[in-house]
Amino acid sequence: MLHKLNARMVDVVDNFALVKSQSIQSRVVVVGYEQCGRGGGSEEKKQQQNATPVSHSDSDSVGMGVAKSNIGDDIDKPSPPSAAGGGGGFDICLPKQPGCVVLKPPLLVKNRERRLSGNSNSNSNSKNNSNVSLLRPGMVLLKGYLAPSVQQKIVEKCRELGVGEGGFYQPGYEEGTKMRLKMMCLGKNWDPRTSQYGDRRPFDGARPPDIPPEFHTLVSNALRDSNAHTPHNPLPSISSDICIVNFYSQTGRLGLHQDKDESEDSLRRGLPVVSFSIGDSAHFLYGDHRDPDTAQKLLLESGDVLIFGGPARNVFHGVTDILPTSAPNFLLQHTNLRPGRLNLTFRQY
Ligand SMILES: O=C(O)CCC(=O)C(=O)O
Ligand SMILES: [Fe+2]
Repeated sequence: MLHKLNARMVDVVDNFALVKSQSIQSRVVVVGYEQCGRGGGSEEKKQQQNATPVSHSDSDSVGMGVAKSNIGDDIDKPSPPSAAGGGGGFDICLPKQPGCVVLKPPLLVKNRERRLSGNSNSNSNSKNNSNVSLLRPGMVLLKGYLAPSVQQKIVEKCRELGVGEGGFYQPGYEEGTKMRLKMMCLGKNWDPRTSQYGDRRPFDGARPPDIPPEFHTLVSNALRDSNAHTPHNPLPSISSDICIVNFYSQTGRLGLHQDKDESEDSLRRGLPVVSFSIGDSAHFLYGDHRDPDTAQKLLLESGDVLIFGGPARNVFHGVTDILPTSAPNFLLQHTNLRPGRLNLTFRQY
């Protein structure tokens, strides 16, 4: 599988200066034929449990358990269940080839990347307000908010955590269907089989890694900048204690669901979910019902931050498809991120 550029060509140059910044929840899903999700104890989950599991294509049908690192381009191949606790995980980046040619991107290319990523030379998370859209009350899109250097650091940190204890694995539901993504929980574990949060993963006993402190800063800055755009209806700030990290291969998806496994208090107060998108772009659906036909569609690109809280906290949402080879070159060059999309959702239990 090839990236837009040869991702193995590493470049040593340059810091793309810049902006930085930074979002979570639970689910239950249906996009088209697929039924699965994150968020349960709910009516939707009950419906889901009663549903006949849908069989996926070979590449999407995966065993529960911890995948091994570097298992190849088809990340959705079955992987054996892991032994309790130790290591395993899944490497979201491809191995760099020793001795490969190091390319310095021409200035024109670098400038184009900067423009496309909405980069500036500021160290603030905030960007100008023209990149902020209120999609509906309580739902805000910060377009191109995460600076390239910040995206790079997030990938590197998720990669490091993802191959260790509590790292990426292929989750599945109680009734046997598998989620079409790799998942890693930070802070608390979300268990797709029970739709509950806990301190350890039931299947291998691993404790989720802590949320890195720099991620907390990104989340608060994103909420601050979002609220600056809607001063009359600010969303409450969160002290996130859960981050669900998803890695979608190019065939990944996530059905329509609500994030509703957080505490009653968190949901009642409309504490926002803050979501970071990195890597390949995705089509994202959102709406008032678990119905893809009436949902609205949004393109989420690398660096975008989506926030939904307050009156939008219970919005149904999901990912229909990943757009192949749409990740920005700078990211591939600097991180060797596999083809696919990384998404982090921050929430407060
Ligand atoms: O990947 C996304 O954009 C959404 C992820 C999501 O909804 C979830 O993790 O609950
Ligand atoms: Fe969600």
